[in-house]
Amino acid sequence: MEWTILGAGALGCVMTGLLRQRGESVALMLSERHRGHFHPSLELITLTGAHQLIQSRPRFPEHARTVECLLVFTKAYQVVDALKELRHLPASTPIILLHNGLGVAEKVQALFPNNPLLAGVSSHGAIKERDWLVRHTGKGETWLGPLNDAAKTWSHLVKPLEKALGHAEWSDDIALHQRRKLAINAVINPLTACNNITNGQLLEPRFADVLEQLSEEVYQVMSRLDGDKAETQDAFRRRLQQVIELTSSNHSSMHQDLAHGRPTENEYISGYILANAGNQPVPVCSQLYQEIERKSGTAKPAQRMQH
Ligand SMILES: NC(=O)C1=CN([C@@H]2O[C@H](COP(=O)(O)OP(=O)(O)OC[C@H]3O[C@@H](n4cnc5c(N)ncnc54)[C@H](OP(=O)(O)O)[C@@H]3O)[C@@H](O)[C@H]2O)C=CC1
Ligand SMILES: CC(C)(CO)C(=O)C(=O)O
Repeated sequence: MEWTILGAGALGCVMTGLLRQRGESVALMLSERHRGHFHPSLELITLTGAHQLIQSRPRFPEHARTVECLLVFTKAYQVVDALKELRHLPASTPIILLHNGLGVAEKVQALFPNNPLLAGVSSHGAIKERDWLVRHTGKGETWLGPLNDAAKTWSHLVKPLEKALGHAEWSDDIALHQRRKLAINAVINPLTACNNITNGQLLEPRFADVLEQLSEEVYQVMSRLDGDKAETQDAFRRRLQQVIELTSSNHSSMHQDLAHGRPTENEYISGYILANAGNQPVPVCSQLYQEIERKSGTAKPAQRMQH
Protein backbone atom coordinates (compact mmCIF):
# COMPACT_ATOMS: atom_id res chain seq x y z
CA MET A 1 0.00 0.00 0.00
CA GLU A 2 1.13 3.53 -0.73
CA TRP A 3 0.66 6.24 1.91
CA THR A 4 -0.28 9.66 0.58
CA ILE A 5 0.64 12.59 2.77
CA LEU A 6 -1.43 15.74 2.33
CA GLY A 7 0.47 18.65 3.91
CA ALA A 8 4.16 18.64 3.02
CA GLY A 9 5.08 20.85 5.96
CA ALA A 10 7.11 20.19 9.09
CA LEU A 11 5.33 17.14 10.47
CA GLY A 12 4.17 15.74 7.10
CA CYS A 13 7.73 15.75 5.73
CA VAL A 14 9.21 14.24 8.90
CA MET A 15 6.59 11.46 8.78
CA THR A 16 7.42 10.94 5.08
CA GLY A 17 11.08 10.57 6.04
CA LEU A 18 10.39 8.12 8.87
CA LEU A 19 8.09 5.99 6.69
CA ARG A 20 10.53 5.98 3.75
CA GLN A 21 13.38 4.94 6.05
CA ARG A 22 11.36 1.77 6.74
CA GLY A 23 10.86 1.11 3.04
CA GLU A 24 7.24 2.28 2.93
CA SER A 25 5.99 3.78 -0.31
CA VAL A 26 4.99 7.45 0.18
CA ALA A 27 3.46 10.06 -2.12
CA LEU A 28 3.23 13.75 -1.20
CA MET A 29 0.03 15.54 -2.24
CA LEU A 30 1.29 19.07 -2.87
CA SER A 31 -0.36 22.47 -2.75
CA GLU A 32 -0.88 24.50 -5.95
CA ARG A 33 2.20 26.66 -5.33
CA HIS A 34 4.40 23.63 -6.07
CA ARG A 35 2.83 22.96 -9.47
CA GLY A 36 5.19 23.25 -12.40
CA HIS A 37 8.27 23.49 -10.16
CA PHE A 38 11.18 21.12 -9.85
CA HIS A 39 10.61 18.85 -6.81
CA PRO A 40 13.90 18.04 -5.13
CA SER A 41 14.24 15.12 -2.72
CA LEU A 42 13.36 16.30 0.71
CA GLU A 43 16.15 16.55 3.26
CA LEU A 44 15.49 15.22 6.74
CA ILE A 45 17.66 16.21 9.70
CA THR A 46 17.28 13.30 12.09
CA LEU A 47 17.24 13.39 15.89
CA THR A 48 20.98 12.66 15.84
CA GLY A 49 21.66 15.56 13.46
CA ALA A 50 22.32 13.37 10.41
CA HIS A 51 21.12 14.70 7.04
CA GLN A 52 19.23 12.19 4.90
CA LEU A 53 17.79 12.59 1.42
CA ILE A 54 14.28 11.21 1.18
CA GLN A 55 12.58 10.29 -2.11
CA SER A 56 8.82 10.56 -2.41
CA ARG A 57 6.38 10.88 -5.30
CA PRO A 58 4.85 14.32 -5.93
CA ARG A 59 1.10 14.29 -6.46
CA PHE A 60 -1.61 16.87 -7.21
CA PRO A 61 -5.39 16.78 -6.70
CA GLU A 62 -6.03 15.24 -10.13
CA HIS A 63 -4.30 12.09 -8.81
CA ALA A 64 -6.86 11.75 -5.98
CA ARG A 65 -8.54 8.68 -7.47
CA THR A 66 -5.29 6.69 -7.05
CA VAL A 67 -4.90 7.49 -3.32
CA GLU A 68 -5.01 4.37 -1.17
CA CYS A 69 -4.58 5.84 2.31
CA LEU A 70 -4.53 9.57 3.09
CA LEU A 71 -2.66 11.04 6.06
CA VAL A 72 -3.63 14.71 6.51
CA PHE A 73 -0.89 16.90 8.02
CA THR A 74 -2.12 20.39 7.15
CA LYS A 75 -2.96 22.94 9.84
CA ALA A 76 -6.49 22.64 11.25
CA TYR A 77 -7.73 25.67 9.31
CA GLN A 78 -6.40 24.24 6.00
CA VAL A 79 -7.90 20.73 6.25
CA VAL A 80 -11.33 21.36 4.74
CA ASP A 81 -10.11 23.43 1.77
CA ALA A 82 -7.31 20.95 1.07
CA LEU A 83 -9.73 18.00 1.12
CA LYS A 84 -12.33 19.79 -1.02
CA GLU A 85 -9.78 19.68 -3.83
CA LEU A 86 -9.68 15.87 -3.64
CA ARG A 87 -13.23 15.28 -4.86
CA HIS A 88 -12.18 12.16 -6.82
CA LEU A 89 -10.92 10.41 -3.70
CA PRO A 90 -12.34 6.84 -3.72
CA ALA A 91 -14.99 6.27 -1.03
CA SER A 92 -12.99 3.30 0.24
CA THR A 93 -9.87 5.39 1.00
CA PRO A 94 -9.30 6.02 4.69
CA ILE A 95 -8.73 9.66 5.67
CA ILE A 96 -6.58 10.13 8.78
CA LEU A 97 -6.63 13.59 10.37
CA LEU A 98 -3.52 14.47 12.39
CA HIS A 99 -3.91 18.19 13.06
CA ASN A 100 -4.00 19.79 16.51
CA GLY A 101 -7.25 21.24 17.77
CA LEU A 102 -10.83 20.07 17.37
CA GLY A 103 -13.90 20.95 15.35
CA VAL A 104 -12.71 19.96 11.87
CA ALA A 105 -13.61 16.25 11.67
CA GLU A 106 -17.36 16.95 11.62
CA LYS A 107 -16.90 19.02 8.45
CA VAL A 108 -14.73 16.33 6.84
CA GLN A 109 -17.33 13.68 7.67
CA ALA A 110 -19.97 15.80 5.90
CA LEU A 111 -17.74 16.20 2.82
CA PHE A 112 -16.78 12.49 2.64
CA PRO A 113 -19.71 10.68 4.33
CA ASN A 114 -18.71 7.21 3.08
CA ASN A 115 -14.94 7.22 3.65
CA PRO A 116 -13.40 5.61 6.71
CA LEU A 117 -12.48 8.62 8.87
CA LEU A 118 -9.74 8.28 11.47
CA ALA A 119 -7.92 10.65 13.78
CA GLY A 120 -4.32 10.53 14.86
CA VAL A 121 -2.69 12.22 17.81
CA SER A 122 1.07 12.57 17.65
CA SER A 123 3.57 14.07 20.03
CA HIS A 124 6.52 13.96 17.62
CA GLY A 125 8.19 17.32 17.10
CA ALA A 126 9.07 18.76 13.68
CA ILE A 127 10.33 22.06 12.33
CA LYS A 128 10.44 23.19 8.72
CA GLU A 129 13.76 24.99 8.18
CA ARG A 130 12.75 25.83 4.59
CA ASP A 131 10.94 24.12 1.71
CA TRP A 132 12.19 20.51 1.51
CA LEU A 133 14.42 20.79 4.61
CA VAL A 134 12.83 19.56 7.83
CA ARG A 135 14.17 18.74 11.26
CA HIS A 136 12.84 15.97 13.50
CA THR A 137 13.00 17.62 16.94
CA GLY A 138 11.40 15.06 19.20
CA LYS A 139 10.24 11.47 19.24
CA GLY A 140 6.85 10.89 20.80
CA GLU A 141 3.81 8.70 20.80
CA THR A 142 1.27 8.34 18.00
CA TRP A 143 -2.28 7.15 18.61
CA LEU A 144 -4.76 6.27 15.89
CA GLY A 145 -8.45 5.49 16.11
CA PRO A 146 -11.79 5.54 14.31
CA LEU A 147 -14.08 8.55 14.07
CA ASN A 148 -16.82 6.64 12.21
CA ASP A 149 -18.01 3.04 11.83
CA ALA A 150 -16.29 2.53 8.46
CA ALA A 151 -12.93 3.27 10.11
CA LYS A 152 -13.19 0.56 12.74
CA THR A 153 -11.62 -2.11 10.49
CA TRP A 154 -8.42 -0.10 9.88
CA SER A 155 -6.51 -0.88 13.07
CA HIS A 156 -3.88 -2.78 11.01
CA LEU A 157 -2.52 0.62 9.93
CA VAL A 158 -0.74 0.98 13.27
CA LYS A 159 1.70 -1.89 12.54
CA PRO A 160 3.73 -0.16 9.79
CA LEU A 161 3.41 3.14 11.64
CA GLU A 162 4.80 1.59 14.80
CA LYS A 163 7.80 0.25 12.87
CA ALA A 164 8.48 3.65 11.33
CA LEU A 165 7.74 5.94 14.29
CA GLY A 166 8.87 3.80 17.23
CA HIS A 167 5.46 3.97 18.85
CA ALA A 168 1.97 3.76 17.35
CA GLU A 169 -1.11 2.38 19.05
CA TRP A 170 -4.78 1.97 18.28
CA SER A 171 -7.43 3.47 20.53
CA ASP A 172 -11.16 2.83 20.18
CA ASP A 173 -11.66 6.18 21.93
CA ILE A 174 -9.36 8.42 19.93
CA ALA A 175 -11.63 11.40 20.63
CA LEU A 176 -10.55 11.16 24.28
CA HIS A 177 -6.88 11.36 23.22
CA GLN A 178 -7.70 14.35 21.02
CA ARG A 179 -9.47 16.14 23.89
CA ARG A 180 -6.58 15.42 26.28
CA LYS A 181 -4.10 16.89 23.81
CA LEU A 182 -6.35 19.87 23.18
CA ALA A 183 -6.56 20.57 26.93
CA ILE A 184 -2.76 20.82 27.09
CA ASN A 185 -2.58 23.00 23.96
CA ALA A 186 -5.36 25.27 25.26
CA VAL A 187 -3.18 26.15 28.25
CA ILE A 188 0.36 26.23 26.84
CA ASN A 189 -0.20 27.66 23.36
CA PRO A 190 -2.07 30.92 23.99
CA LEU A 191 -0.09 31.77 27.15
CA THR A 192 3.28 31.29 25.46
CA ALA A 193 2.15 33.07 22.29
CA CYS A 194 0.70 36.11 24.10
CA ASN A 195 3.67 36.46 26.45
CA ASN A 196 6.33 35.69 23.83
CA ILE A 197 7.98 33.02 25.98
CA THR A 198 9.22 29.43 25.70
CA ASN A 199 7.06 26.65 27.14
CA GLY A 200 9.42 26.29 30.13
CA GLN A 201 9.09 29.96 31.12
CA LEU A 202 5.47 29.24 32.04
CA LEU A 203 6.86 27.76 35.26
CA GLU A 204 8.26 31.12 36.38
CA PRO A 205 6.45 32.49 39.47
CA ARG A 206 5.08 35.49 37.51
CA PHE A 207 2.86 33.13 35.50
CA ALA A 208 1.74 30.94 38.43
CA ASP A 209 -1.66 32.63 38.90
CA VAL A 210 -2.67 32.86 35.26
CA LEU A 211 -1.45 29.30 34.63
CA GLU A 212 -3.58 28.04 37.51
CA GLN A 213 -6.69 30.02 36.46
CA LEU A 214 -6.48 28.96 32.82
CA SER A 215 -5.81 25.32 33.77
CA GLU A 216 -8.89 25.37 35.98
CA GLU A 217 -11.11 26.79 33.22
CA VAL A 218 -9.82 24.34 30.60
CA TYR A 219 -10.10 21.40 32.99
CA GLN A 220 -13.72 22.23 33.89
CA VAL A 221 -14.82 22.45 30.25
CA MET A 222 -12.93 19.39 29.01
CA SER A 223 -13.75 17.14 31.97
CA ARG A 224 -17.46 17.80 31.38
CA LEU A 225 -17.00 16.63 27.76
CA ASP A 226 -15.05 13.55 28.93
CA GLY A 227 -17.88 12.54 31.31
CA ASP A 228 -17.05 9.41 33.30
CA LYS A 229 -13.70 9.11 31.47
CA ALA A 230 -12.50 12.45 32.85
CA GLU A 231 -9.11 12.45 34.58
CA THR A 232 -8.85 14.07 38.01
CA GLN A 233 -7.77 17.68 38.17
CA ASP A 234 -4.53 16.62 39.87
CA ALA A 235 -3.79 14.16 37.06
CA PHE A 236 -4.39 16.96 34.54
CA ARG A 237 -2.06 19.32 36.46
CA ARG A 238 0.65 16.64 36.55
CA ARG A 239 0.29 15.92 32.84
CA LEU A 240 0.48 19.63 32.03
CA GLN A 241 3.57 20.07 34.20
CA GLN A 242 5.20 17.07 32.50
CA VAL A 243 4.58 18.43 28.98
CA ILE A 244 5.89 21.87 29.98
CA GLU A 245 9.05 20.29 31.42
CA LEU A 246 9.58 17.92 28.47
CA THR A 247 9.19 20.76 25.95
CA SER A 248 10.67 23.51 28.14
CA SER A 249 13.05 24.94 25.54
CA ASN A 250 10.44 24.80 22.72
CA HIS A 251 8.38 27.63 21.40
CA SER A 252 4.81 26.37 21.07
CA SER A 253 3.33 26.08 17.59
CA MET A 254 1.04 29.06 18.28
CA HIS A 255 4.00 31.15 19.43
CA GLN A 256 5.84 30.25 16.20
CA ASP A 257 2.83 30.95 13.99
CA LEU A 258 2.33 34.37 15.58
CA ALA A 259 6.05 35.19 15.44
CA HIS A 260 6.14 34.38 11.72
CA GLY A 261 2.93 36.27 10.93
CA ARG A 262 1.10 33.05 9.97
CA PRO A 263 -2.53 32.26 10.85
CA THR A 264 -2.85 30.35 14.13
CA GLU A 265 -4.95 27.37 15.22
CA ASN A 266 -6.57 29.61 17.88
CA GLU A 267 -10.08 28.95 16.56
CA TYR A 268 -9.62 25.18 16.95
CA ILE A 269 -7.90 25.29 20.37
CA SER A 270 -9.07 28.18 22.59
CA GLY A 271 -12.06 28.65 20.25
CA TYR A 272 -13.09 25.06 20.95
CA ILE A 273 -13.01 25.68 24.72
CA LEU A 274 -15.15 28.81 24.30
CA ALA A 275 -17.59 26.99 22.00
CA ASN A 276 -18.03 24.22 24.59
CA ALA A 277 -18.01 26.26 27.81
CA GLY A 278 -21.80 26.42 28.06
CA ASN A 279 -22.65 28.43 31.19
CA GLN A 280 -19.23 28.03 32.71
CA PRO A 281 -17.30 31.31 32.91
CA VAL A 282 -13.97 31.14 31.02
CA PRO A 283 -12.66 34.71 31.35
CA VAL A 284 -8.93 33.97 31.00
CA CYS A 285 -9.41 31.67 28.01
CA SER A 286 -11.67 34.26 26.41
CA GLN A 287 -9.18 37.12 26.91
CA LEU A 288 -6.33 35.04 25.50
CA TYR A 289 -8.47 34.02 22.52
CA GLN A 290 -9.22 37.69 21.77
CA GLU A 291 -5.61 38.70 22.27
CA ILE A 292 -4.35 36.06 19.81
CA GLU A 293 -6.97 37.14 17.28
CA ARG A 294 -5.89 40.76 17.75
CA LYS A 295 -2.17 39.95 17.47
CA SER A 296 -2.68 37.84 14.33
CA GLY A 297 -4.47 40.82 12.71
CA THR A 298 -6.11 39.99 9.45
CA ALA A 299 -4.39 36.62 9.11
CA LYS A 300 -7.56 34.78 10.16
CA PRO A 301 -8.42 31.12 9.61
CA ALA A 302 -10.91 30.63 6.80
CA GLN A 303 -13.50 28.65 8.77
CA ARG A 304 -14.85 29.97 12.06
CA MET A 305 -16.76 28.20 14.79
CA GLN A 306 -19.83 29.50 16.58
CA HIS A 307 -19.36 30.75 20.14
N1 LIG B 1 5.22 20.51 13.85
C1 LIG B 1 5.02 19.77 14.94
O1 LIG B 1 5.97 19.48 15.69
C2 LIG B 1 3.66 19.24 15.27
C3 LIG B 1 2.54 19.64 14.58
N2 LIG B 1 1.29 19.13 14.91
C4 LIG B 1 0.12 19.55 14.19
O2 LIG B 1 0.22 19.04 12.86
C5 LIG B 1 -0.37 19.93 11.93
C6 LIG B 1 0.67 20.31 10.87
O3 LIG B 1 1.70 21.05 11.52
P1 LIG B 1 3.02 21.51 10.79
O4 LIG B 1 3.57 20.40 9.97
O5 LIG B 1 3.87 22.10 11.81
O6 LIG B 1 2.44 22.65 9.81
P2 LIG B 1 3.07 23.26 8.49
O7 LIG B 1 2.45 24.60 8.29
O8 LIG B 1 4.56 23.15 8.51
O9 LIG B 1 2.54 22.27 7.35
C7 LIG B 1 1.28 22.34 6.79
C8 LIG B 1 1.44 22.04 5.31
O10 LIG B 1 0.14 21.88 4.75
C9 LIG B 1 0.25 22.28 3.41
N3 LIG B 1 -1.03 22.64 2.82
C10 LIG B 1 -1.87 23.63 3.19
N4 LIG B 1 -2.94 23.66 2.38
C11 LIG B 1 -2.74 22.67 1.45
C12 LIG B 1 -3.48 22.21 0.33
N5 LIG B 1 -4.64 22.77 -0.03
N6 LIG B 1 -2.98 21.18 -0.40
C13 LIG B 1 -1.80 20.61 -0.08
N7 LIG B 1 -1.06 21.01 0.97
C14 LIG B 1 -1.53 22.02 1.73
C15 LIG B 1 1.17 23.50 3.42
O11 LIG B 1 1.72 23.52 2.14
P3 LIG B 1 2.65 24.65 1.47
O12 LIG B 1 3.29 25.38 2.61
O13 LIG B 1 3.58 23.86 0.70
O14 LIG B 1 1.77 25.49 0.64
C16 LIG B 1 2.15 23.16 4.53
O15 LIG B 1 3.35 22.66 4.01
C17 LIG B 1 -0.87 21.13 12.76
O16 LIG B 1 -2.21 20.93 13.12
C18 LIG B 1 0.01 21.07 14.00
O17 LIG B 1 -0.61 21.68 15.12
C19 LIG B 1 1.14 18.18 15.89
C20 LIG B 1 2.23 17.74 16.59
C21 LIG B 1 3.55 18.24 16.37
C1 LIG C 1 2.80 20.21 23.30
C2 LIG C 1 3.05 21.55 22.62
C3 LIG C 1 2.52 22.66 23.47
C4 LIG C 1 4.55 21.63 22.50
O1 LIG C 1 5.02 22.88 22.17
C5 LIG C 1 2.37 21.56 21.28
O2 LIG C 1 1.74 20.60 20.89
C6 LIG C 1 2.35 22.77 20.42
O3 LIG C 1 3.24 23.60 20.51
O4 LIG C 1 1.40 22.87 19.62
